[in-house]
Amino acid sequence: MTTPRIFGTPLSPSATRVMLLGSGELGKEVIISLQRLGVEVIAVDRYPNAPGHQVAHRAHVIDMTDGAALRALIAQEQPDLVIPEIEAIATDTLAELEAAGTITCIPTARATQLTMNREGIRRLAAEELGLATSPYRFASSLEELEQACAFVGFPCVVKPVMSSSGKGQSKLDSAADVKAAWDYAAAGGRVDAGRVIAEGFIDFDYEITLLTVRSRAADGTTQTGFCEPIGHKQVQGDYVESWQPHPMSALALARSRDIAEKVTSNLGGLGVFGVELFVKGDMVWFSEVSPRPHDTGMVTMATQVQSEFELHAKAVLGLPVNTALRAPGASAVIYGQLDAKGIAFEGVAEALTVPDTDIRLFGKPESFARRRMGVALATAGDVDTARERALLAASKVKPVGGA
Ligand SMILES: Nc1ncnc2c1ncn2[C@@H]1O[C@H](COP(=O)(O)OP(=O)(O)OP(=O)(O)O)[C@@H](O)[C@H]1O
Ligand SMILES: NCC(=O)N[C@@H]1O[C@H](COP(=O)([O-])[O-])[C@@H](O)[C@H]1O
Ligand SMILES: [Mg+2]
Repeated sequence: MTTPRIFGTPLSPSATRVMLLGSGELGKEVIISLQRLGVEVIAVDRYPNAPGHQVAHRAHVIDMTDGAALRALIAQEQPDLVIPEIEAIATDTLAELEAAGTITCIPTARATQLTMNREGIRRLAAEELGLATSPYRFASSLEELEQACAFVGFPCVVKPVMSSSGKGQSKLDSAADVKAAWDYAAAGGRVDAGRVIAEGFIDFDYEITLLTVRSRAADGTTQTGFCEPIGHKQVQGDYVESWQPHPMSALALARSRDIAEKVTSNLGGLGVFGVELFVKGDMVWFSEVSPRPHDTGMVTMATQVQSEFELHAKAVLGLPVNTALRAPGASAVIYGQLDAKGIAFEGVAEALTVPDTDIRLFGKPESFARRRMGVALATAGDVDTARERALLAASKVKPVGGA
């Protein structure tokens, strides 16, 4: 991998140019971190005025699943680095461009190919790396799904192979639920691949995201660093609260790090990975991994010396990173709660009267009832107090109709 010349001047021939593919709330923060290092940033998304578009040097709207459109835009902008921020991208095109030496893809084009599709990452983790996962089967028809669910047993979870943030995901208690799960998955995936995974339900004590950073060491080799574990609560497959650090037994933590090391070193490249794990006692199951900052990791904007976004920006540029915790803290999601464009928010001042809190409003141009529009952040001497503060602050922010 080539290291870009950094600390050039943006918008001049010396600039280091980085292209974000996906410019939602996570990309927006990565862009801000890159801007602070004098990087020229090109933000791309599927709709105009995405959060990251609003803070980048240039913004483009394309169908990122269209390989020809992606190829043309990369040829036009000639970025030093391409940073995929969402799953739904023409990753095969990224792989072709990377193989031809045209782009450096973060962390690697293969990592984005494998994680775009649950089948790729699940087969790698369970069948190649031998990691513990839930039992699983894939299905491409209702009949196959009936057989898959019977194999993994009930309760089970059905998800489109291409989806995120819980879209198209359902929990099934019996065979009577299979048809509804198949229909829901077809409607909810980001890309309707006509294929789903059925996973046996893991009755975990808690689940964590282990943010894992691959960065360049002083001697030029790649080193792996870990952030403190992030605990989180999910509703309908989407994160609503996260906190850091989540207490773990020494053995469960060691096993979690071992799994994260195995997965991320196989995927390779530089940058932050969000390794999702289920834990029961000292037993740890691998669930999935984001080859990029993770939504539950937004808590690190309050808790860490360097947020996951800053870590990603620094790591991909080949700079040293610091994964240290600053203070225990929590995050709580602010949903749109209504379907409307150009909404407004009341109660931000009241929210900020809660001690040691902060608010991020992402600036998404259109709200949906269950679209994540912002997040409340809090720190405290302990995680329980931080969770109370973040929830209280989030509850005070009220989306209202726009002007
Ligand atoms: N096999 C399972 N057993 C128990 N719970 C599960 C299982 N699979 C998923 N879940 C629950 O659903 C949540 C979302 O699942 P998953 O991470 O696979 O979906 P996702 O759409 O990729 O979400 P995101 O993109 O936000 O990570 C998990 O964090 C967990 O709480
Ligand atoms: N779990 C993945 C995740 O949180 N991704 C984040 O959500 C955005 C899409 O939001 P939208 O669906 O509201 O446009 C993505 O761009 C990314 O920032
Ligand atoms: Mg997940």
